[in-house]
Amino acid sequence: MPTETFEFQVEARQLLQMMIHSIYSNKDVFLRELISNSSDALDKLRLESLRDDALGADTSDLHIAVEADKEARTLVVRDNGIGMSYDEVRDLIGTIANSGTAKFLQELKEAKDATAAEGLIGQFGVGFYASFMVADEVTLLTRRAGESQGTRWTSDGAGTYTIETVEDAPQGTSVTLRLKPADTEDKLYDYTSPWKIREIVKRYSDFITWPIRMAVEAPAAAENPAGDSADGSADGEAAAGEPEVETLNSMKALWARSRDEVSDEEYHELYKHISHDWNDPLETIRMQAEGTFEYQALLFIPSRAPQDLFMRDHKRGVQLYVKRVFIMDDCEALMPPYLRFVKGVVDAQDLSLNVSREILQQDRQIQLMHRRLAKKVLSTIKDMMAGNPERYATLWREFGRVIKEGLLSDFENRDAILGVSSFASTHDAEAPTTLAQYVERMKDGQEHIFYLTGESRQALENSPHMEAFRAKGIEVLLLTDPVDEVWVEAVPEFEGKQLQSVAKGEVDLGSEEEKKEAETEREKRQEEYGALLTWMTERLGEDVKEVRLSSRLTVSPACVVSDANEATPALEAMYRAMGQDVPHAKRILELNPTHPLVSALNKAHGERSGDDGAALGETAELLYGMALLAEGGELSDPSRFIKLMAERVERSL
Ligand SMILES: Nc1ncnc2c1ncn2[C@@H]1O[C@H](COP(=O)(O)OP(=O)(O)OP(=O)(O)O)[C@@H](O)[C@H]1O
Repeated sequence: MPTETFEFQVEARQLLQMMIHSIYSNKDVFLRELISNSSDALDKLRLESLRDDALGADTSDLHIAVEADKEARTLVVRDNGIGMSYDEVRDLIGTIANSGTAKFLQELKEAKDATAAEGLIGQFGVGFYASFMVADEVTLLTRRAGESQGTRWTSDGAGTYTIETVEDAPQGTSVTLRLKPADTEDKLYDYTSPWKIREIVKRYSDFITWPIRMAVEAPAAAENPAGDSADGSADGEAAAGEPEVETLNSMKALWARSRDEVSDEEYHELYKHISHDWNDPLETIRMQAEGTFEYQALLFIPSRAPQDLFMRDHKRGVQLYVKRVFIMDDCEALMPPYLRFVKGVVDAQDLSLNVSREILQQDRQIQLMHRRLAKKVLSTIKDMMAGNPERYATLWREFGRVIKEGLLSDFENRDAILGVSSFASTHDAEAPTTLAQYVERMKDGQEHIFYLTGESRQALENSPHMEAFRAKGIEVLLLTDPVDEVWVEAVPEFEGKQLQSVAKGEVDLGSEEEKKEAETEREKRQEEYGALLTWMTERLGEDVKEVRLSSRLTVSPACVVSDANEATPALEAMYRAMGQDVPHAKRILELNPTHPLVSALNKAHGERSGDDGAALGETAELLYGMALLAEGGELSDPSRFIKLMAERVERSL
């Protein structure tokens, strides 16, 4: 096949331009990214050859080699891992499959300063492209295990890249960087220097489970005054000036080492390798289980939610190892879906290396481990809440929406999840509240935890349902995440206090005495308004099941409420969007008898004669339409509503 030239996908080109123009100041990380990719490729080869005898790949000396040439100013990172086929090179390198790329690039453009831009690019991770921070030409030569032909990919990162097939490529992948001239002021170091390479590998890739080797001249006294070989171990004896192969990383599994042997930085680098995130994690969680089923876990909570957290194909981030050997990525059997943002490593001692996903799902020990990991993550969040409220606030902002899904799926941990949840509330315009704090502030005689669900804080605050609560100074939780519509239906109470929507059922607020007074008042009004209510119930019968007087309105003329045990329109819409056929529940129209519009309507109804019924009926319709709009709802026939409204306005001019 001849050499083919391709253009970078638009997003890839934009991203490359940003890399080339140095928006990320720490350029050293390019090597971490290449080593990370090589390490993954070695993991894949080892697994594939275990499963497929016919693969015929040599797995006797799997390793990564770093080769620097000072004169030619090149740096090569080579692995004898799985390699890539021609199609894989075409699809994976030169295009960006990440679904959030366009949004990410937009945010990046809008980033106010360099630190904000770094935070963003760090969260996204750019993998292989990071090479263009330090190189003006990158060549990737690769051959997939089991295939005879190799593929060469070359680009200067400007706009195009070339791909060609190669007859005699070794199995695995090598990436050759033609390095830009060093410019220490711009943090672009001399990446052909063995010292720099050792330092970077030590800092970012020490835990990589495959040997990372470098051939160097045997240390001469002048070049290495300390007389040692950095932290690397020399694999061969050589006289000064002779090449010597050095292993740069210790390969120690961090999760198997005791806490005081490992620095926070080392944990963070492992996190970055696993997650492809360039930022530090928010929290590191260590777990060791001894006894019949022995395992170690090192879990991380990221500091930002990834773009695809709510996409169907989002991968969970916990890797499974068996006795230090990588077995699989995103092992869903280890972490419940509502903790899918947790990244990390679980190393189990007593599993077979051949274990499959299906077996894991059914394994009793794995189920036990799953439960313990979930409990540990929740207890860590609880501790964070008490010990580091700021960090907890970040966690909740980023992942609260996902964690709340657990209220629906993890019955066993429901109380623990409620305990670590917080919600926007009318108590404070900024800071969210926990349920425990809400209960502490409850007024004398208040029996319920009140909430309202909807699209936005502003819409909820302006909803007519809130009026009596605002007037009486009763706190209401303002729930605006889609998942809130669902979990409030499933969670009956917190600490013996029932959750109650302010848009559902009847409300009776205040002390016993106030309630009695309100009841007497209502009975009186009921007599006064009885005929209107009966007539309106019949007139609007297609839309509502009842028209009644309200005790929750103080300002608005009317509002629509749902029966206590019926789904809200938003929940109905959600079920329908999921393809479930739910019957439409008619709601209740409540009127505010103290509002002039309502009292005038009552009067007109009392005095009506002959044909007046038609005009009154339209007024009733308008009132119902207004009540729907006031809660942010949708009219079933907006054009009719507008026509009626226009006629009324016209008449009043
Ligand atoms: N050394 C390698 N051996 C085999 N495949 C590789 C190698 N390097 C990269 N790849 C393939 O190319 C893909 C793209 O790599 P790249 O580094 O751009 O992104 P990534 O590692 O998948 O993710 P991220 O962009 O989040 O770092 C990898 O997922 C992998 O399939």
